[in-house]
Amino acid sequence: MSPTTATPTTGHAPVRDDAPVLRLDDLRVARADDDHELVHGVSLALRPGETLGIVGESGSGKSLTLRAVMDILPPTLRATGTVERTGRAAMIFQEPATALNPTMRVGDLVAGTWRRHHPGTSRRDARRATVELLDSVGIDRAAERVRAWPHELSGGMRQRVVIAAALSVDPDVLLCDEPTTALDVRVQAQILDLLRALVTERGTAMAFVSHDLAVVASVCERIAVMRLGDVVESGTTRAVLADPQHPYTRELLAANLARRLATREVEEVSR
Ligand SMILES: Nc1ncnc2c1ncn2[C@@H]1O[C@H](COP(=O)(O)OP(=O)(O)OP(=O)(O)O)[C@@H](O)[C@H]1O
Repeated sequence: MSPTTATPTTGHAPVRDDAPVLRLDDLRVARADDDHELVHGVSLALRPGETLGIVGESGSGKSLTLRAVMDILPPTLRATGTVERTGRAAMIFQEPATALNPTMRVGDLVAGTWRRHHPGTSRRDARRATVELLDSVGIDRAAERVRAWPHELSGGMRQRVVIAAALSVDPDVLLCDEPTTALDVRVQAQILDLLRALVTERGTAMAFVSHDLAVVASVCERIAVMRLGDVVESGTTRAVLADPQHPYTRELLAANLARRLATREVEEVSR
């Protein structure tokens, strides 16, 4: 796309049941100063309730793609192409410790987000909604925990709070950027279970970014493989895993298998 193309058109198309809640058409991200392109024309569509995993090694352009969708690219970068969203989007980042304001009690944080998206409601309504949201993401004793500070919670609990804050906007599409990478394997599995349950129960669409093919495959029905700013392969998770077409996808699969085998060996040795 030529550098003169306008900024992405973020439109609100009429909502149809099967219409995509998110559609990217030839999305490109480039450095503003020298037009060096980092994402080279991503096109994809996400319908209500669909889950799409975007997988690729570090630097392949996954985060920039999600940031362009949310319109939160750094000012030194600019996006061109089409980003069309028909509903609300919320994003969950990798590191729950930095996503939460350390000077705010977790309940105030979730309540603040909820009230911004439910204007004209009372503090009492916000408090009630906050307890329900914290409860729905598996935080027990939610009515007490609203008064906790982020540092008083474990990494997994903090990520649950971040997810509750994201859900407070009642999103049609949830954008997850390596949401479990900072967590240990056991907690990672719990958060993946939670995300799976939430998208199933709420019918929320989800784009889930990870460098880990196995993680993406465990939550998403479709996969797009990114490499050096390009989507090199996409399809149903089953098809991509069973019959990868691109050499890079095969490399990712092999690396994943090797890592899993190595981990199992380590686990077996330590038993
Ligand atoms: N603010 C920026 N200015 C210039 N280049 C950037 C900027 N942010 C990211 N990049 C570059 O853009 C490319 C894609 O980055 P991106 O963060 O999207 O990768 P990623 O696939 O999400 O990997 P990671 O998981 O490591 O973030 C990388 O080469 C990165 O160095």
